[in-house]
Amino acid sequence: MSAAKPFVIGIAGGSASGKTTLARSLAQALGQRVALLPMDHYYKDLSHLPFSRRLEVNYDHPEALDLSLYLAHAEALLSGNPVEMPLYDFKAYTRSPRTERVGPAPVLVLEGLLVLYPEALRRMMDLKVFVDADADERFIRRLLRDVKERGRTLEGVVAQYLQRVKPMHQAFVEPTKRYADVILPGGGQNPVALEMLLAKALARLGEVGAA
Ligand SMILES: Nc1ncnc2c1ncn2[C@@H]1O[C@H](COP(=O)(O)OP(=O)(O)O)[C@@H](O)[C@H]1O
Ligand SMILES: Nc1ccn([C@@H]2O[C@H](COP(=O)(O)O)[C@@H](O)[C@H]2O)c(=O)n1
Repeated sequence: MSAAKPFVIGIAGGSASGKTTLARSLAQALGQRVALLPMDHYYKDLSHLPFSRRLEVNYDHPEALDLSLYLAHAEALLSGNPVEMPLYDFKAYTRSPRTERVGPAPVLVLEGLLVLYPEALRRMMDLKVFVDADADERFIRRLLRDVKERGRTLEGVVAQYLQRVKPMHQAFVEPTKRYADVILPGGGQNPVALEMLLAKALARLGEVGAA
C-alpha cells in the first residue's frame, strides 16, 4: 500500500523576512513528521568559477538557482522517495561538496525566496504562505545575519542590497505574494501564525491517519 500524499506547505517571502525561522519552528514542532527543503541550498554550483567571479553573480535573479533540481527533489519527496539535498556555503559563494539526505514525511515544507515563483511548485502546494516584513526591518536583519553568519562586510551587504536584492525583490519576490493563501505580517516569529499552520498540518495528519 502506498503512503498518503504529503501535505505540502510553501513558505515564501523576501530576504530576512523570517521564512527560515518559521520553517524551523514548524519542523521543531512536527519532528519526524516533516521534511524540510530550503531553497537556499539550491543556488547553482559555481565551483568552476574563480572566487572573484562568484562575487559578481546576481543571486536574487531566478537564474541563480537550480530550480529544475529543486523541483525534481520536491517531486521525489512528494512521491515518497528520499533525496540528497545539496548544501550551500554562503561564505564560499558555492555549493559544498557535502549533501544531506532528506527523507519523505507526511508534511513537506518548501521554503525560500522564490518558492511561489514557478507554477509547477505552486501546483504542488496545499497551503501557500508569504512571510511579510517591512523592507527596513528585513534589511537590518539581513545586515546583522550576513555579517555574523555569512562572512559578509557591512559595506558589501549595503551595496548588494541596493544593487540587486531590492530591485530583484520588487521584480520577482513581491509579485508572488498574490499567490499566497496566507500573508503573515511581522516576520517568522508570530506565535499565532505558527499555531494556525500547525493546527492545519495536524488536522491533515489526523485525516490521513483516519483514512
Ligand atoms: N520576527 C523577527 N524579529 C526579529 N528578528 C527576526 C524575526 N524573524 C527572524 N529574525 C531574525 O532575522 C534573521 C533572518 O531571519 P530568517 O528566518 O533567516 O529569514 P529568511 O529565511 O526569510 O531569510 C535571523 O537572524 C533571524 O533570527
Ligand atoms: N552566494 C550567495 C547566494 C545567495 N545570497 C543571498 O541570499 C538571499 C536569499 O536567502 P535568504 O535566506 O535571505 O532568503 C538572496 O537575497 C541572495 O542575495 C547571497 O548573498 N550570496
